[in-house]
Amino acid sequence: MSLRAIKYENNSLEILDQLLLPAQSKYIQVKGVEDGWKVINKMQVRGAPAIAIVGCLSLAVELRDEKFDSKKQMRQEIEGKLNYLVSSRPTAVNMKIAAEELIDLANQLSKDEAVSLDEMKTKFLQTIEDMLARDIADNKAIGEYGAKEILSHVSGDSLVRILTHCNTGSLATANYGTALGVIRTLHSMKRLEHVYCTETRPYNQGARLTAYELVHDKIPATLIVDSMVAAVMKHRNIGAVVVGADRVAANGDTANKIGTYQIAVLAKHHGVPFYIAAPFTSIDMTIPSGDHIVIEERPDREMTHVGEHRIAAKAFDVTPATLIAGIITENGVFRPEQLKEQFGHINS
Ligand SMILES: CSC[C@@H](O)[C@@H](O)C(=O)COP(=O)(O)O
Repeated sequence: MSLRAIKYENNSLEILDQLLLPAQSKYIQVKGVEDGWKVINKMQVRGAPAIAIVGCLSLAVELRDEKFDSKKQMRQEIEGKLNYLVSSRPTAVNMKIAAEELIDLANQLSKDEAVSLDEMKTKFLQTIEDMLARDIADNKAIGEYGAKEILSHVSGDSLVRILTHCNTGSLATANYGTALGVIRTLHSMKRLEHVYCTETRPYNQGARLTAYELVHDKIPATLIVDSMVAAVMKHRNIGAVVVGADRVAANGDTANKIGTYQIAVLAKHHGVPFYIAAPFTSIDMTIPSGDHIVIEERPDREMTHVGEHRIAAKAFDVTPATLIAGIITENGVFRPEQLKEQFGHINS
């Protein structure tokens, strides 16, 4: 089983279909922006940094073979396609910030008379390709800072227990992870005692992805149902909660997977420090607070089904008349067969 969410080699982009994990490890080819938009929107690739990287790489794949008449035309195409990619999922800000940076770059390159059309394309594609390496380096730095911060509250050489939510690991990023990167660093320092990861309904990113990554990397961990968090905090001496972010507002309000807020409330109640681990590409300084974050609403099928299996009742069903003793109305109580007898003339 592979833990590489994104494969980009020889201008070919493939993503690991995360809806199928952990049962199946299947890569899907992303041939351009249209495919990129779809795999992000369907959550075959997910996690704020991975969304931005796949979105931008899908543009790179499409641009490479495209012919442009002028730098202006290339700039216009880039802008339109990036804005389209931003609309694939609204809450995570990384794709939006990446799009803004790339549109700025395209503007600069198109205005620079010393840069030819071919050079503009090469420089633009190189900037996108650099995102993969930059994300891994950022995650390693987040891991170092996070581990140091958490250990500064731990006495002596004691080990620490961490609780996390959703998936913030290799599968949500170029590799290593943000909150899971902090956990990996603590583990490599031999200061991690145990991880508790929540299942993370509705899509079970904790059960399907985080637990899978932790088992893969032999990090001691227990998967818990979302409703166990309070009990675990009361009885398991959790040292810190570390989660990721889809968007951090200028005042620090943070949007993350549904359920994060209630974990923060429980952490406060139990005196457990609660940390967000996120790269600067998740911080949106243009909005003053979380009230300005658009919260994505997903289809209800994600709650009523696990994979292809329905686990919730259908909204309506039909009770056969043979089971009904009477239909109670404002005009009296009728046995089912009386409806036709007495009201058959209506609408017939
Ligand atoms: C490093 S991933 C950060 C966040 O994107 C992560 O915590 C999260 O909530 C992911 O949600 P998802 O809906 O699976 O994309």
